[in-house]
Amino acid sequence: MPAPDNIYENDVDFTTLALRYPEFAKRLKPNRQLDFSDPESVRQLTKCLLHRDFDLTIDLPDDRLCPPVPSRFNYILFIQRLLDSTSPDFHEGFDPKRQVIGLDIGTGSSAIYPLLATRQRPQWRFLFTEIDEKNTEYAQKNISANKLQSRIRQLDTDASGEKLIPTDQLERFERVDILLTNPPFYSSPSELLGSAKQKARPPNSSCTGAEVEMITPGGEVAFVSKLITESSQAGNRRKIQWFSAMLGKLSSVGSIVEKLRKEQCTNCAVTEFVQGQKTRRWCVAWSWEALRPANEVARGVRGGSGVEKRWLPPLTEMEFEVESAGNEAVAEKVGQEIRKLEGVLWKYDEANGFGMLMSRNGDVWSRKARRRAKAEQEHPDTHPHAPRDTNIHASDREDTEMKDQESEDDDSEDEPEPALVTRITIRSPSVVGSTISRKATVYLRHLQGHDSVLFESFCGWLKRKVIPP
Ligand SMILES: C[S@@+](CC[C@H](N)C(=O)[O-])C[C@H]1O[C@@H](n2cnc3c(N)ncnc32)[C@H](O)[C@@H]1O
Repeated sequence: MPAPDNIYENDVDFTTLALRYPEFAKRLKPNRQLDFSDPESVRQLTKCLLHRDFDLTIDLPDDRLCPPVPSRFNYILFIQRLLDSTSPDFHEGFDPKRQVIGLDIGTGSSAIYPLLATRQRPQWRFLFTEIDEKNTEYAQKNISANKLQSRIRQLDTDASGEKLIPTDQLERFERVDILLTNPPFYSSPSELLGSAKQKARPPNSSCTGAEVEMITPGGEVAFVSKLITESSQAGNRRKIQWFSAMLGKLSSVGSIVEKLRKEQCTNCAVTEFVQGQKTRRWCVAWSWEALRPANEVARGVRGGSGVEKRWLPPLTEMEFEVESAGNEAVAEKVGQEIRKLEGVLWKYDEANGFGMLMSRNGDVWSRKARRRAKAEQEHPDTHPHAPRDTNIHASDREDTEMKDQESEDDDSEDEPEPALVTRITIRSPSVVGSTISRKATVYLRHLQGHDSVLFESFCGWLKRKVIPP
């Protein structure tokens, strides 16, 4: 049974945990609190939570990092939501049949990410790398102890740590859905010591960490920047749908998003993990592909998180209200306007109250685009780059085209991606108190497309058409 999402919303109740685990009870202070400066107490907490909440049994060495379970679980929940909202078949939400392969760079002695992820989702499998021998040995033992060897496998990696993604090793896998990593934070031993003095370090994570786990030249920003560069290389960008990295410092978020923008990455997600009063972590995910996550995933930060708005990716959901004479009437009006567009495919699913729109060539709705299309039709010789599909009328071809697109995507590398795929849902008027609003909501979800301005422009166009001035 997967653990519920909000399992660690409140602080862990040590008394309840102690009642079930005598070895943990022994570590509690008379005031029923835990001494986080004592490494064995922290290890017991991690082991007991993994056992109670995930049915996982692990062993941890004395001289390596001990992962705090709530923060690691937050990362797993984030990648679940990310993949659930960017499925190639546009299925939104958990699809129990979807097979996923994850790759954890630097799994640590616990192998906590592969263990949690595969425990939560029976169809998921994981690969991992690790350059520290002791961590590798423990990770293997922990995977076997939980009988997950058939679903979690180690990949050889560059022992010097120079190259992070084992591209050659991935050749035998058709596809990897998500890469994750919790990189070493610090750039030097003196930075590590300085952060301990300022108590910037979480109490239960660094006390037993070995140098290879805590320190990397240039710190986490250099590690993740290297990962971004490697991710952009042809073999990796086509193989791996999402790349992601957890960050320990707020200041790193801006540096990483800036690096992604410099590399012209158009699809990313920024989120924060909040645990209790003291601990905050951040995570940035990016994709070179065009399937876009839902708003709450792409922009998973709350007010006061410290992440500046300018680092957040563009909105992937928009909505507007319209005077309603019933959902069917609104859907009819939306469909009518869209069907006037040349080269746009539109399919409305009446039973579920939503439609799918696909524009292969991008903007065909603005005045400028219509003028251009007209000129191309009138003078085809002077417009050699006329879009291939401008003579397709959506209403004539809608059903077959949508299906063709899905099946061709699987086996044809040359098929150009549509510039925009949007789901449009008509939502019923809402009841506020004792009054029923007379307005329906037209909700648009940007599902696919590198260009967020195109999505915005389409939303604006549709709103103007559906609500005439
Ligand atoms: C901060 S620890 C995270 C461990 C574990 N994933 C967790 O979250 O608790 C970083 C891990 O990455 C490993 N590591 C460091 N550089 C690496 C590299 N270039 N390739 C693979 N693993 C690396 C370290 O040995 C360490 O286990």
